[in-house]
Amino acid sequence: MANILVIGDGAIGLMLSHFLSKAHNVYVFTRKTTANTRFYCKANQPSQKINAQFITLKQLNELPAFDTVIFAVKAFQVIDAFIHIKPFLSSRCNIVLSHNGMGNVEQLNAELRFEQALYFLTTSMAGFKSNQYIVQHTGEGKNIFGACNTQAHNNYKAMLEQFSPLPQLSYSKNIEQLRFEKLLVNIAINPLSALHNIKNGQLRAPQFSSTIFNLLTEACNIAQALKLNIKLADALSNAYTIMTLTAQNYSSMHQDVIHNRQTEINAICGYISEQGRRLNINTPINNELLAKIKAKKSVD
Ligand SMILES: NC(=O)C1=CN([C@@H]2O[C@H](COP(=O)(O)OP(=O)(O)OC[C@H]3O[C@@H](n4cnc5c(N)ncnc54)[C@H](OP(=O)(O)O)[C@@H]3O)[C@@H](O)[C@H]2O)C=CC1
Ligand SMILES: CC(C)(CO)C(=O)C(=O)O
Repeated sequence: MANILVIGDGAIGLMLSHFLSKAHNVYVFTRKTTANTRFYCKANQPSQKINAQFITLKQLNELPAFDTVIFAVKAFQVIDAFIHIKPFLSSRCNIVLSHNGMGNVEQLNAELRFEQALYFLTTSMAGFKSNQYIVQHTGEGKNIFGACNTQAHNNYKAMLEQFSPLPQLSYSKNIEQLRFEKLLVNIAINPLSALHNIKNGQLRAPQFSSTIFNLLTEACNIAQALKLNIKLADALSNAYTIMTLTAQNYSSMHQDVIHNRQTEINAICGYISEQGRRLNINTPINNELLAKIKAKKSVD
């Protein structure tokens, strides 16, 4: 039984806590003033109390050393959250990131001690919080994790065992490739659904096809320069499949824009723009959507 700390009591943090607490001691770090019990709800089944302890900064010092710390926050929240938690990490602690978009891995690796393993967990489980205390698990999905440093490569079997309560769990030897494939889906769906105020399925209309084609062509040019094995035809087919599977959903960026929250655009189209500048590859359509989404909210 491991001691696991989950940072963030959002939809993903609560779903991961629900499953992991079936086999481990799970603590969930919240920055809210109350640390009340939270609940997990799926379809028409009765809601279940999440068997984890909800803690605030004051309590971090009083707890036993954590074997694993999972950052279940948005891409732009990772570094700030890590800075707060770093003093409480033991020298052999496993660090796990789980978010949409790219970035953070290099920056975090530079901050870690030699024996601290860094992993990335991509999840296609879907959920949302119907209020501050309840997560609704709305979509089944895979949980795939991979190693982001040598220490993690060496210890992944132990992590596979530790994460075994997660649904549809597997380990990938090439997590960067998987992250990029997920990035391509988010590039095709998130900004356009937010700008046009539409559900994911409506993006299949012919009026969006040339923009989606151009967005993914630019992103695939970057993938090729990064020596990833990604084909444009696969990227397009995958994006349209996800649009169909999630046809009735509003993307996370749509919801962020509607609620006037900071979006993850910097980690999505922003990542392509940044790599384009660095690699001298033109990315005009990603640049344009980056600017348009940023213009929706000045603090991004
Ligand atoms: N929801 C989904 O279905 C899916 C989400 N994802 C991705 O997973 C990531 C997390 O998503 P989701 O759970 O929906 O996001 P949420 O915004 O619901 O959750 C993030 C949580 O992290 C908390 N948080 C942020 N910074 C800190 C900090 N420094 N210390 C403590 N808590 C902190 C926030 O707290 P506060 O409320 O106080 O701001 C919030 O509760 C995103 O990158 C998302 O794109 C991926 C697949 C599916
Ligand atoms: C897969 C997709 C597009 C589902 O809405 C998503 O990851 C998101 O909304 O961020």
